[in-house]
Amino acid sequence: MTSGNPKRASNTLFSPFRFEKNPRACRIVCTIGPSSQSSTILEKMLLSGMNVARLNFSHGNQKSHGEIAHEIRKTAQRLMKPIAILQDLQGHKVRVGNVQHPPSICLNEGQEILLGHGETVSNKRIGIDYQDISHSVTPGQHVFLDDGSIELEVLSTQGDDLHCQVNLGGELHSRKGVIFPDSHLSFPLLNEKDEKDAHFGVSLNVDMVAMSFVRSATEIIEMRLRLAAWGKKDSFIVAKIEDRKGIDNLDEILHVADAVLIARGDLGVTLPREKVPGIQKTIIQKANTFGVPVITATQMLESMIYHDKPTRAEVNDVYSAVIGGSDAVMLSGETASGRYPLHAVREMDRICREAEKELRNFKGEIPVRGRQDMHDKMAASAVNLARNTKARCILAFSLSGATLKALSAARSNVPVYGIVVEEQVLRQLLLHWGHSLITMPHEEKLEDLIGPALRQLQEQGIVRTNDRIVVMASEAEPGAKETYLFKLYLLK
Ligand SMILES: Nc1ncnc2c1ncn2[C@@H]1O[C@H](COP(=O)(O)OP(=O)(O)O)[C@@H](O)[C@H]1O
Ligand SMILES: C=C(OP(=O)(O)O)C(=O)O
Repeated sequence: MTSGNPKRASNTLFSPFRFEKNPRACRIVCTIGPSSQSSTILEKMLLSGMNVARLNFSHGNQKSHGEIAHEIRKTAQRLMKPIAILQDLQGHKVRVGNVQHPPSICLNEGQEILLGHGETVSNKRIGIDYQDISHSVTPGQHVFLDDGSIELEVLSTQGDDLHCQVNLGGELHSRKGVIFPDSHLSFPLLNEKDEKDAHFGVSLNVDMVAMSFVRSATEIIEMRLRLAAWGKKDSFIVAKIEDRKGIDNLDEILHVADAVLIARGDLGVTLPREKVPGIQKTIIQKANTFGVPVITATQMLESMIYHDKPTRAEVNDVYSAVIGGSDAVMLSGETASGRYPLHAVREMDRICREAEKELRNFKGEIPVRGRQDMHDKMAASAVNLARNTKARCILAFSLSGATLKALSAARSNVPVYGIVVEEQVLRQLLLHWGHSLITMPHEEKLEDLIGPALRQLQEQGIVRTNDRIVVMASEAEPGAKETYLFKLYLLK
């Protein structure tokens, strides 16, 4: 998306974007796949509230993802709506190959089958993308396929293959995940597929990269270095927390990641399912404390893969995830391969908005959150000032995005309208709770931007005569390392 070199007319704001009149604070991430990759559906999903499009590189190939990314950018540009592209790398996750006769094979309870390195899945042998599996797994151990919906038991090893029996049957589709909960598999720091895909992602100029099964901060640092070497200096890395190692090292991961994703699908297989809600709560609380955006993911509206309405339990799950502190909620199969991708986005949007009403009722003082640095202190003060003066909204200017990130961590319950210069900065804020964002060209003096921004808020009917507005920014002033600025406007 580009601003198309807009002409500057006096008193007008030259931005390719418009503020949202009734912005939703919680972000919606949608996985794009066969059900949603056409420009018609993408357009409707964007208009229905999708903020981030997730391309899962465990499926499809570089060519197909490149085409989808292009279609997303084209659609966003046509609609003048910002959208971020999140590239999800396969990471340290074993996957089955492609089903020989699509769409799936049926595995029946009691059936015996071989499992070993290979690219094809048939009724006799399941190929997986891990070599030497027979050295890591012993008879009696279990194998879970497709987030645990299918369970195998290892009977013996046969050469390099495992001879298994199906304990829990089901339909197995191409590229589904494989978990060996009792075994220690070895993986390099970054695998070859991830490196190739991430390099390709740089050429697509994706906005964010998600790393699967993150175990340590080192992996993230290493990936950031590679991305920088390939030309992506301002990378945004999402750490997917999927197993015990990710949970144990959460603090160090939160120090270096730009966001975390609670991968409940794999968490519920690598650990007992009943522990997932408690783990979700802990990850959200920690991420909120660090001021790092957190995405709650997987099976949120799962039944909508086949139905046009969710179950009451699913509605409750999304609502609770928002109330609990998620910055974003994610749709997976619902939008990638389900029958009702649009219904799912609209449903998600409605539930988030309803939950936010409850959050807006919070009457207490907003505490300083996040890393508690100067930006966080100023953000909490701005929200409290806006609350105490009954301001209609906060208008925040940010070059690097830091002011807006802090306002997001503060969980402002006064609407925040944000102005940044770079579109990339804007798109990378689309996983952060809470703002409606537009870009404006850089001006030497902030004063030159405030007037047009206020006018746009007025023209769009977001603010009216006699409304109070808190303006917030940080700037460099002569003689001061950093100056933080608050202004309270009473509109004429
Ligand atoms: N690019 C794609 N091409 C084909 N199918 C896809 C694609 N992306 C996602 N899907 C389908 O949507 C399902 C749900 O998406 P996701 O949660 O990302 O995958 P998974 O559960 O396999 O990790 C996938 O299992 C797959 O069947
Ligand atoms: C989001 C998840 O990861 P993926 O879709 O890559 O398997 C998950 O396991 O919940």
